[in-house]
Amino acid sequence: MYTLGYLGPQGTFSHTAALHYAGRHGYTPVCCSSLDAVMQKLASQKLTCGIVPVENSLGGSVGETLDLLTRAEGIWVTAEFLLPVKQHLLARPGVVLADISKVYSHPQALAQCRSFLKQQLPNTPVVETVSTASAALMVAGAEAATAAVGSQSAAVTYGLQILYADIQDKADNTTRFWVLGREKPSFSGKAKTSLVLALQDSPGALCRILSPLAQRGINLTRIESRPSGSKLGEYIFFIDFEGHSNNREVCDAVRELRENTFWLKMLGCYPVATGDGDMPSRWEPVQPVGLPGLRKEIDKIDDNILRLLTRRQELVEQVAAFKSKDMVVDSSREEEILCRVKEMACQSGIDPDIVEGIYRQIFIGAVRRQVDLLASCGN
Ligand SMILES: O=C(O)C(=O)C[C@]1(C(=O)O)C=C[C@@H](O)C=C1
Repeated sequence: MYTLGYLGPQGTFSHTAALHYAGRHGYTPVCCSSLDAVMQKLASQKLTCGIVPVENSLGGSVGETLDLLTRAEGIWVTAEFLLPVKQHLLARPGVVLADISKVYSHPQALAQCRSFLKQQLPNTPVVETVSTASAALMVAGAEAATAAVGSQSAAVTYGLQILYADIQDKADNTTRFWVLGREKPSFSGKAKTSLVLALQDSPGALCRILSPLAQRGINLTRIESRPSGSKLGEYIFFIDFEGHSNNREVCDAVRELRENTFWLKMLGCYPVATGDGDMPSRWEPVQPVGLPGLRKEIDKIDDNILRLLTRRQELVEQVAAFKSKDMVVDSSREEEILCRVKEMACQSGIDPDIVEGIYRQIFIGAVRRQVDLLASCGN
């Protein structure tokens, strides 16, 4: 079994990223208690690979991931993965904004929602937690009226309601993940190389990092400094640039960087993410061998279909909150969906009537689920 470790518990954005990545590549996601545990299990061969958050477009770098990778031995970045992130304010059913005495969440999620928290909950204490999901878990079990900042799947997992949706400061909030493995990947196509280095403290030192890349026309996509941890004022730099580490120009640039720096560690060379992390719309090409190989690939696709159906059901459950018992069926919405998917089916060479049949069954299931949910809430 090929396994992919992620920072749990269920309902974290790392969990969402792991589900998407695992689905595409045929891995089984494995929940780990910390980022350190992901790396330790990977190093000791208890996992095939791991997926860890590196940076967010609003909150910046995930320092813990960078620090752990700086120290890790025999672990490489093998891929990057972009996940669009939507944050919501979650609370137990019945709780209103005015009741909330504390807000829990991971520091990154809190950073992503700074404007909302400042405007809507200016005097409410904020408590940092190890993950967005553990914040949701705490809120679900708390006596007092509290709230968590987290994902829709955390709301569903822990029985919370979404008080405010999409509270992140920017709509196009995205988290970049690194997939880690014990072996360097071999691939063709657009590549990115990542490394970390320490500078000798001397005039023009930073310039000596940038010029070997600039002189060769290599595009620097990220440069980030972190305290070295040994002395105040000493920093290490994380650098990402375009190009494959076995490309001549890149090799020469890295050699020159090594000469100009005190210490340099390659983190990995991996394919550039295409930015379609939200949905597995582009399936990996497969070269199955014989009947067993073909059936294995079909099994993988069935896993993906079920994951997507689960996700769809979670959303349908959320929709129930906006409905009363007598308005569960929305025929015009069903027709709109059918029209779109049948059109897509035609374009893909699939019989649209078969797709319609599948969707009609999905709607029956969705309506049944909403009716049950509304009955259990007494609506
Ligand atoms: O969009 C809604 O109102 C839903 O409840 C979701 C959904 C669906 O499964 O897509 C389910 C039942 C409705 O008849 C229409 C659509």
